[in-house]
Amino acid sequence: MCTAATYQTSDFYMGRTLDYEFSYGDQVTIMPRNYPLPFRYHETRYNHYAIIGMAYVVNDYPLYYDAVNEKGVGIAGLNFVGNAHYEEELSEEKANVAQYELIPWLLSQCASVQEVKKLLEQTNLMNTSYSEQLPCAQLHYLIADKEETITVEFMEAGMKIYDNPVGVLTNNPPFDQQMFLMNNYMHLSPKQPQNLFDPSLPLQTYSRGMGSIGLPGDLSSASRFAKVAFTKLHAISGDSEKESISQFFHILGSVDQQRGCCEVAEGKYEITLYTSCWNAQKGIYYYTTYENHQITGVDMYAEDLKAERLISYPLITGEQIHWQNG
Ligand SMILES: C[C@H](CCC(=O)NCCS(=O)(=O)O)[C@H]1CC[C@H]2[C@@H]3[C@H](O)C[C@@H]4C[C@H](O)CC[C@]4(C)[C@H]3C[C@H](O)[C@]12C
Repeated sequence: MCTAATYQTSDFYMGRTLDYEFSYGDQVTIMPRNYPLPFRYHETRYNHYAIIGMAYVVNDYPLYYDAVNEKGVGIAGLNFVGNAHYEEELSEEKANVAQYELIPWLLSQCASVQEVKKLLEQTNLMNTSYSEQLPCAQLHYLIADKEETITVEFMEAGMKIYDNPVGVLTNNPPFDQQMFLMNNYMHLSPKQPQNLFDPSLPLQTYSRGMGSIGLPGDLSSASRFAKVAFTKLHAISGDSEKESISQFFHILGSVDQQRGCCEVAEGKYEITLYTSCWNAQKGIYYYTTYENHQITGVDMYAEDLKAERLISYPLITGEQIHWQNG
């Protein structure tokens, strides 16, 4: 399972948890503006927006899971198994794009979500895998800039672009159903409840936090959607960079997956491999990993963005313990 979210303070932030049972070898990867970006059905693009995100790099090509460009447009791809559908036939009217190219296709040339929406209408997403060993991932997407957030789903019935007023996404079911299920939680509140049950009964608020009784805490995708939506929509923090990212990691921490709680095969468990948070305006990508709770940051602007080669940072794993004595 995975969860993605947006967060606004004085800057705009976005990020995700990547929950899975194994890692492909994730690296924070910067694609500078002059990296020759190849496309399966188009000419290589030699000049484009710079991008930073998490990727599996194969043959010097970044297979991005989530990323943000220098214009502040961010995308996170999340599993959408059984519902994602990509085209088998090449289109003559639209631009054909291989499924694994979608993130670089959009982020290399769109300066806003408005532009993403226009380009998507002209895009035919092909069921073309990177290689035989790496079949197409079945994904849906949270796409956002500081102005707006959308969910994009490629389904058998066609491409769906939804305005996403909550700014969160998990996995199945499709986004419209996730939003419908939110109706079940409209009574929840960070405030203590009133006794609407029956005023003649001596009901008491015997604990703090009783306004959110009924908020699910299990690891299913629909439950994580409600949990993270409640947490995000009520989250309050200061505006500074440190307060903002600290709060963002707390928001996604509400749906963290601990090893042992979600068995996907005999003896195999899904865990939160990494949690990311990017400052969309400043081009900084922060992350923690399952075994490294210290926040690590990679600043796109600390690199030569006119370069022609990818710049990749393998994740720092293993707890970084700051000893206070001894
Ligand atoms: C497994 C990841 C999604 C995690 C997730 O949503 N888990 C939820 C599980 S469940 O639904 O609840 O069962 C996805 C997100 C991005 C994916 C990767 C990216 O799409 C980039 C390439 C694309 C290639 O086609 C396949 C390898 C790959 C490197 C993908 C591997 C894998 O499918 C990733 C890493």
